[in-house]
Amino acid sequence: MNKLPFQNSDPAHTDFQFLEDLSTAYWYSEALFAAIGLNLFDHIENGNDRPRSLSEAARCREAELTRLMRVLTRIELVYEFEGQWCNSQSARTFLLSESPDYMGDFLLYRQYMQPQWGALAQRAAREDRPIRPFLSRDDDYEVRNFHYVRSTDRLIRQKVPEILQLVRRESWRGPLLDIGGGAGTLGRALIRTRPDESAVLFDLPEVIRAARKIHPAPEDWRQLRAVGGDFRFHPFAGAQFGLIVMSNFLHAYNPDTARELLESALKLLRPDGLVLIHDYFPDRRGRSPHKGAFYDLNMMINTYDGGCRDAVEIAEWLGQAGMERVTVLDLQTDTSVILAGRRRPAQICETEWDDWLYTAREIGFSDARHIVPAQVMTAPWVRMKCRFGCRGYGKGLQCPPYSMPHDELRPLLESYSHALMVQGSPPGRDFHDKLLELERQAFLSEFHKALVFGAGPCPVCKTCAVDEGCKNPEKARPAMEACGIDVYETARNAGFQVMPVTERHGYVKYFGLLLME
Ligand SMILES: C[S@@+](CC[C@H](N)C(=O)[O-])C[C@H]1O[C@@H](n2cnc3c(N)ncnc32)[C@H](O)[C@@H]1O
Repeated sequence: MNKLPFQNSDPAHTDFQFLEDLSTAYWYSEALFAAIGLNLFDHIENGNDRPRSLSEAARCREAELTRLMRVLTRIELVYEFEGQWCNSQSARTFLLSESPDYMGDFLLYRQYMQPQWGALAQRAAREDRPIRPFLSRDDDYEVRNFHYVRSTDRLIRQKVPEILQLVRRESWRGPLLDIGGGAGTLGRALIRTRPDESAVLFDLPEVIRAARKIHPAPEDWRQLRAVGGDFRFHPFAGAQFGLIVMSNFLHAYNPDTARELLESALKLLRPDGLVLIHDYFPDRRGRSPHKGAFYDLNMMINTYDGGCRDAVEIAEWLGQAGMERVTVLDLQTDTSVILAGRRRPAQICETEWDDWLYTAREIGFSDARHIVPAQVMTAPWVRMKCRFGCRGYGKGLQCPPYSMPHDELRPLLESYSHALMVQGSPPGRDFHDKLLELERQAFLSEFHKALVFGAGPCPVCKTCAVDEGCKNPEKARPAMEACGIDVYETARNAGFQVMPVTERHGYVKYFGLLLME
């Protein structure tokens, strides 16, 4: 089983992400409780499986509900297929009120106990040690603001080394503008890599006051000038910057305002300048693949109308504003960085393989992994399972005995240096078409040797013209197993979870392989 992020404890942990994941573990419970409380699984099962009908049936606000549904999709309690949601196997078994194994009321009982958990510290403390909440709504705004700025600073400090690593490859010059820079830690770290350049830390006046308290040393402000104001209205009087940073800034706003703010920032960028956006993006699947969607809910709950945008959406805005080069990079923690400039890079970036994982997802595969052909396991017994056990044996030119045996496949595999293994689900023809699309995109991206292997008998023709020869060679592709690939072992090598399907309506996973060079 895949572990939830907060279960990844390891005594050798040296980064903070495990603790951050632990601290937000309650987000998971709350999303589950909300979904059960709103009877979403029942409504979906009853055919209210699109945003409009589900929100009507559950008497919810459509936009907000859709954001909750995105979280439920990410944690795989529901699936989305062509704009419709459907319940996962576990939701169907345990969360439908008519199911004999229904556990929703038990789970809501857990929710009922939750306030007592909130008082855990009081329970453990002696009476002479009253527990004051970390912050209370009665605290003065200045005090709350200080805590807010300090806490955002604690987090970004941990991320700065990795962000610096990513930006190291870029050739940028100052001056730098850190919009909504908080205590200035990211902007400060970046400008220190350019000792002769200067930076502006721009944030609300009260945040700048807090920043000065957090960083009282004059040395911390040597290259950094703090300017207090509201970015929506501040006149920058013709100033131009070589690097503009927006870290955890755009998510405080609704999409229209976020786009306007981004466009205003781009007007301050020199023609050769670079933009760095660091944020939680729901469509990214880095180390914490659920976090972007959850963080978006966090913004929905805790701000007026803020929300996290997908990285592809922001990349599109950047593209439309004339930024020709947009790169998205996932950090080792739960956020990602978008780097954008007006000029295309001279060479393909190192993250090319990551980009292919996202391309595979855009095509519609549920998951994808980059592997090397040595991880593809072949064995003579595989085709024997086709010979003894498959009704399709001998009925298709892409299947045994016509397909290539494993000892012919091996040298073919070795003539490639990379492969992408993709996971999808039935219907088989659909899966096959997606594989062909993946192969086509790889070919058009100058991987001229791109070749895919599918899952199960070739589905292109209803009946294969075994005696006459293939009628659709441009579309026909063999299955991995038909050529002697041990799909279970290879998928496990790639990091997928694979188990035999034991129930008639069990969730079926298909795997495909794209060889690339
Ligand atoms: C979540 S904090 C991020 C701080 C820092 N950039 C980081 O990544 O840790 C967002 C910051 O944006 C600032 N901010 C939001 N809207 C702003 C605006 N219109 N003008 C100036 N600052 C703004 C907030 O005051 C806050 O300090």
